[in-house]
Amino acid sequence: MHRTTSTAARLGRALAVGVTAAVLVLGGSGAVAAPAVRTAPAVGAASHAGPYGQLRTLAALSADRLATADLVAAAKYGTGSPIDDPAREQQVLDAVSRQAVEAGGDPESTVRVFRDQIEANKLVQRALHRQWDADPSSAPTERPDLGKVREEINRVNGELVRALAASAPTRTAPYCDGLLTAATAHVRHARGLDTLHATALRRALPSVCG
Ligand SMILES: C=C(O[C@@H]1C=C(C(=O)O)C=C[C@H]1O)C(=O)O
Repeated sequence: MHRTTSTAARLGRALAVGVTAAVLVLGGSGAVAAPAVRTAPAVGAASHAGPYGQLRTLAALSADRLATADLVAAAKYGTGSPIDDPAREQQVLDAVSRQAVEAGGDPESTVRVFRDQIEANKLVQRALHRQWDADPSSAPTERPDLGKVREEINRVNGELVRALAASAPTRTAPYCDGLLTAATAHVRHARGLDTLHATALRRALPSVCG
C-alpha cells in the first residue's frame, strides 16, 4: 500500500538539497539541535549572474523557503495553532519591506512577492495537515520548534530580498516570464520536488516578473 512520505524523510530530503534546518526536536531525553548546513547558491553572486542565473536563484531560494513549510506544518500539527498567523505574516512583510530599502530594492514589489511566498507556504501546510488527518500513520512523530523554524525562514527571507533587489532589471524585462518558467522547471527537477511542492513553487513566484 502507498504510504505518505514521513516528515523525517522530507526533512532528510530538505537537508540533502542543502536547506538549513536548524530544527530543535523535542524528545523525551531533551532537545536535540539538528546540524545547520549550507543553503542555496550564493546570492551575493546573483547580481553578477546573467538573467537566467538570477531567476534560478530566486526559484531556488523560494524552494528553500517552501521546504520550511513541512517543518512549520509539523510544528503546528495537533497543537491547535492555526496555519494562518496574520500577526506573523505582517511581521514578515514589514521586515522584508525594510530590508528591501536597505538592499536598494523596491519595497512594494518585494512585498508582493512575499505575499505569494506566504500563500505558497500555507498551501503546503494545509495539504500536509489534510494528508496527516487522512492517514494518521503518516503524521510526524516529532514536533519541530516553531521559533527555530521561523529563524530559518527569516534567514531565507533576507537572502530572497537581496536576490530580488539584485535582479530588478531582469524582473521587468519582457523575457522574464519565459526564463522564470524554465528556471522553475530546473529547480523542480534538481530538487526532485513532488507534485505538491512543485505546485507550491509555482504559487510562490507569479509576482517575480512584471
Ligand atoms: C510559516 C508560517 O505559517 C504561515 C505562513 C507564513 C509565512 O510563510 O511566512 C507566516 C505565517 C503563517 O500565516 C508560520 O506560522 O510561521
